[in-house]
Amino acid sequence: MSEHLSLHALFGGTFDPIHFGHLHPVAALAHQVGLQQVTLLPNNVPPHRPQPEASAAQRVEMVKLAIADQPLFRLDQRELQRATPSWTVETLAELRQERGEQQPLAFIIGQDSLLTLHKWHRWQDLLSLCHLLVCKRPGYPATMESAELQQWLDSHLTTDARALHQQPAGWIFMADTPLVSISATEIRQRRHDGESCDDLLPAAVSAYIDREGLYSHCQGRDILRR
Ligand SMILES: Nc1ncnc2c1ncn2[C@@H]1O[C@H](COP(=O)(O)OP(=O)(O)OP(=O)(O)O)[C@@H](O)[C@H]1O
Ligand SMILES: O=C(O)c1ccc[n+]([C@@H]2O[C@H](COP(=O)([O-])O)[C@@H](O)[C@H]2O)c1
Repeated sequence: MSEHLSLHALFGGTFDPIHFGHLHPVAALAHQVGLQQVTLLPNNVPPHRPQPEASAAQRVEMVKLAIADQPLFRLDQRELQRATPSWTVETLAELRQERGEQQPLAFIIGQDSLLTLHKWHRWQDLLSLCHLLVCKRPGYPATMESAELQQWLDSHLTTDARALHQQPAGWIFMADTPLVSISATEIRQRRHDGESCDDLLPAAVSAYIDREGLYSHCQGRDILRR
């Protein structure tokens, strides 16, 4: 297969902040699937959730610090250049346009995102644009919430990683990734409670959070009062 057609995988997130629950499972997935590179795609206006506490610039800075010494990862800031909600389907359509019909594209999500995928904007178009690579996440059911959604999932599953490289889109691959029990919510909460979370994210990100006074004790009290 020619170089420009190697599988291009994107990992979208709010990254408020980025943590080991993002980095470790995705690194394991990359090894399993044979990805040379994973593109991190921070969103600007995240759909379907409260808005982030850190600014977009701060979230990007944290991603940059987290991946500075990790050649597997690169950063794509395209969603930050749009003021509108960061609909994944639109980002993927743009990438498909740029890269052509034959380029294998994949979007990486955690198990929790898979369970709510049917609430995403034009979710049924996603598989015509990309494959979905799913990382395990502790605390979330392994099955979809309805028989209809489970049938949809089953009909797109593959256990053959080669299919992801050979076809441009259309498969769902459930990766055998380590269970990492970390969430950004827990990190923000711990910081608001004045607790350390140094074991949950890269040291450079931790130091940045301290320097910027992000998710601080006082800020937490202000948020609770709102
Ligand atoms: N611990 C984890 N294990 C596997 N996947 C994860 C984990 N944490 C996040 N993800 C996945 O990473 C993507 C981006 O997640 P996000 O930036 O919202 O992090 P989060 O920890 O879920 O944040 P929050 O707690 O603020 O909702 C999502 O697809 C999510 O499923
Ligand atoms: O397009 C959508 O409707 C949509 C709905 C929810 C989440 N997403 C994307 O999925 C990725 C993970 O989302 P989140 O909220 O878990 O950080 C991130 O890239 C979001 O922009 C996309």
